[in-house]
Amino acid sequence: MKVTVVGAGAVGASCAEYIAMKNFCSEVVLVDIKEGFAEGKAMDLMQTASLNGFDTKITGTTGDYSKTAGSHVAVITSGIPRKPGMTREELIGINAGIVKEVTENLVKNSPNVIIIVVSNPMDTMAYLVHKTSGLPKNRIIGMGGALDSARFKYRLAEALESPISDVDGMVIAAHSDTGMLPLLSKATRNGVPVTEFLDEEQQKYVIEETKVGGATLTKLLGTSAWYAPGAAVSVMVQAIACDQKKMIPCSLMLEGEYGQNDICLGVPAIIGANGVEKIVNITLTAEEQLKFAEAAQAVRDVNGDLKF
Ligand SMILES: NC(=O)c1ccc[n+]([C@@H]2O[C@H](COP(=O)([O-])OP(=O)(O)OC[C@H]3O[C@@H](n4cnc5c(N)ncnc54)[C@H](O)[C@@H]3O)[C@@H](O)[C@H]2O)c1
Ligand SMILES: O=C(O)C[C@H](O)C(=O)O
Repeated sequence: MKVTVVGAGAVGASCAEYIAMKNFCSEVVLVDIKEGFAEGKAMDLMQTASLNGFDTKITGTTGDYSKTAGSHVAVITSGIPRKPGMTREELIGINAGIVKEVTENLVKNSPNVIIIVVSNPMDTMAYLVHKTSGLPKNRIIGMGGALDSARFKYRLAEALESPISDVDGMVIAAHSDTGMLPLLSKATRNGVPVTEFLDEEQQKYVIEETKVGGATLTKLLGTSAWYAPGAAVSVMVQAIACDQKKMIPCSLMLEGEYGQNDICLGVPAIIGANGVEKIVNITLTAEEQLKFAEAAQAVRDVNGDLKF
């Protein structure tokens, strides 16, 4: 299994590191436009191989896409991250051009690739990849829900004063500060609904802190997060590489599912060797349905700023 990661910055390098450390891929190719940067990150990571016990070969290239030929999976992390006080949506002006160009180069060299889109605003960038790549829809997957769900579980465990392994939960809809939909109604501690343990104030705290999870970290770090994003991508790549058929919330092109059309939005899906094996339809409460529709409208408005 050959995986390309475009963008060797904070998130790209973290993706490569987690993928390599889990030891399920033969090769990871890092690509960046900054001269020597991807090569340097690849060399540094390879020098952890004997220490961390992995055999994955990591190489780097400054924009030579011939080195990415025959990739099974490609992860797009190239583009600028937000600074404190910014929204993800403000990145569209710079990142749309980068994502479009990178997609063209990837598909030219790996026509059967499965693309995982990370660059922000992610739901709109995933939509852009659908509109410009010519790839079938099962081979374009936006990463947001896997990360947001991990942050949801972190906040649930904090409020429950429980180990994280006790809790389960999922976040769907948009990967944005206002459009995220943490499904509190379905979250559990060892199979028991968390609503049995948390009062209304605690429930509100968990939901609000989950939604602004990325903004909170951006304020603390001065740039956006990378460890959990890299780990979330590695879980998705492993689900594809090992045909795990895991249910992961991902930003996918909807054609009628959840009452939406011609939009990429976070929904639960089975992820396996073919990329998206199936979108899973779950029952939402009336309030959740309304919030999902509102998130869709906001993403649709941002998509309207794209020029193909
Ligand atoms: N979807 C998510 O959950 C999620 C999570 C974290 C970050 N992000 C997004 O991921 C992106 C990257 O974040 P980061 O912290 O790694 O930023 P970063 O600045 O550390 O790295 C980005 C890298 O992209 C490279 N790059 C720019 N244009 C390129 C091109 N045309 N070809 C190849 N490489 C190019 C840059 O040289 C840089 O090294 C941002 O848009 C950020 O908002 C998304
Ligand atoms: O918050 C950001 O801008 C980066 C990313 O989308 C995240 O959620 O960490």
